Parts: sequence; C-alpha cells; structure tokens
Amino acid sequence: MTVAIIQFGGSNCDNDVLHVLQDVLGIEAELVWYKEEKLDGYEAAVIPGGFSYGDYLRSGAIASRTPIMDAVRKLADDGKSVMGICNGFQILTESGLLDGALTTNSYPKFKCEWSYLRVENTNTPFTSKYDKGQIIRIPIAHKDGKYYHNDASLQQLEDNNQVVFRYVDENGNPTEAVNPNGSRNNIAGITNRTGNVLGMMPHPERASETIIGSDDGLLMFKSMVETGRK
Ligand SMILES: NC(=O)CC[C@H](N)C(=O)O
Repeated sequence: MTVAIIQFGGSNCDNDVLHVLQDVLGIEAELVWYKEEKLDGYEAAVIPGGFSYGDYLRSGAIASRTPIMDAVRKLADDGKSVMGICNGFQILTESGLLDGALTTNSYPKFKCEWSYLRVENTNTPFTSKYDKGQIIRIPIAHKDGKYYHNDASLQQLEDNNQVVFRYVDENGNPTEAVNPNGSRNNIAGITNRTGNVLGMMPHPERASETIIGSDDGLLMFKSMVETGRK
C-alpha cells in the first residue's frame, strides 16, 4: 500500500511522518502537494503537523480550502483511512471532516511537552493494535489545541465512542491538572462517526523510535497500514 502525506505551505512534520513510514516501518509513502486534485492509488492519507499558511485566519482554515482537500474527502468517503496530526487535526475540523473546533489553549501560549494519553477505543483503523485503556506517552506541540464542542455534540461523540485519546496522568486518570490546553473532556483525539478519519493533537511521529524517548506512537501507523492492506 502507498500512503499519501499531504504537504501545504507551512507544513513542518511532513518529512518526520515520511521517515517513520518509510525508514522505520518500510511502508511506501509519498509527499503530495496541496495543488493536486486526486489521490487515486493511495490507500491512506496523513495530514501532518505544522503552521499551514502561517496559521493566518484560524489554524487550518486556509489549508482546508485547497484542492487536495476535495481528494482527501473522497478518500474518506471511499472508506480509506485519513489521519490528521496537530495542524492536520485543525485542517480536518475546518474542512468539516471532523466535528468540533480546535481553539487557543486556555493558557494562550505555544506548549511543547510530553503527555500521557489513554486509548479509549481500539475499534478503529488507527488503534487496533493497542489495548483498550492502554496509557501511551506522546508529545504535544501547539498553541491552538483546546478541543471544543457544545454539550449535546460532546455527549454524542462520547456515546458513539468517537473519543479515541484522552489526556490522563501516569495512572490513567483524566484530571484537569494534566489537561494541557483546556480541551473539553480532556479530549486529545477523535474520529468521525465511521471511524476512518482520525484527528489528534499529540504527535505520534515524534514518538515512534525509542532513541527519541518513546515508540508508543508506532502502533498507530502499524494499525493504519495493516487496515489498509486488508
Ligand atoms: N505542531 C503543529 O502542528 C502546530 C499546530 C498549530 N499550528 C498550533 O500551534 O496550534
């Protein structure tokens, strides 16, 4: 299978994802420029982190209106896996592929630190290789990562098991003290209703080799690739 890694002006984690897929996992992956209108032949897409278009207007807003996003939407409609990391998550909410919004952190500064996440749902193409309730260590790096949705929609996300990752402490408790950005319900990542589109603020590609402190993110890419091969 070949994975498309979408590149916008201002993407800065594109080559990190490429490195993990190609060099660490031996998966075919290609960088695809935002002006492309088709993603034919790709089995999955990753929208990497960064500061697309300088975060002007709102993080992800401009990227969400580029030609490639119609192709990403088609890929998702065809049931293929789409993973948005950090700025990628912001682009997916801005384009309506995921519900809710990423707003400015409650302490309104860029925050870069390790976080613990609890895997809430293993019945997705991105988490099938984890254990339910597993605690994983993955870093965050963002200013606009506070997940917001209204009460009714939040309840729907919870009821549909669309909350995939939650910020927790080392023991797995989703306390306010370890919520790095003020996200509602300590939400770190969600899927769409059908589960094949994932958005998450933490960076699994920065936690895919023990030499850089954690390889807890690797199973996410492995899960995605295995699903694409089926
Ligand atoms: N690492 C990133 O993708 C940064 C995301 C975004 N530009 C922010 O700071 O909120």
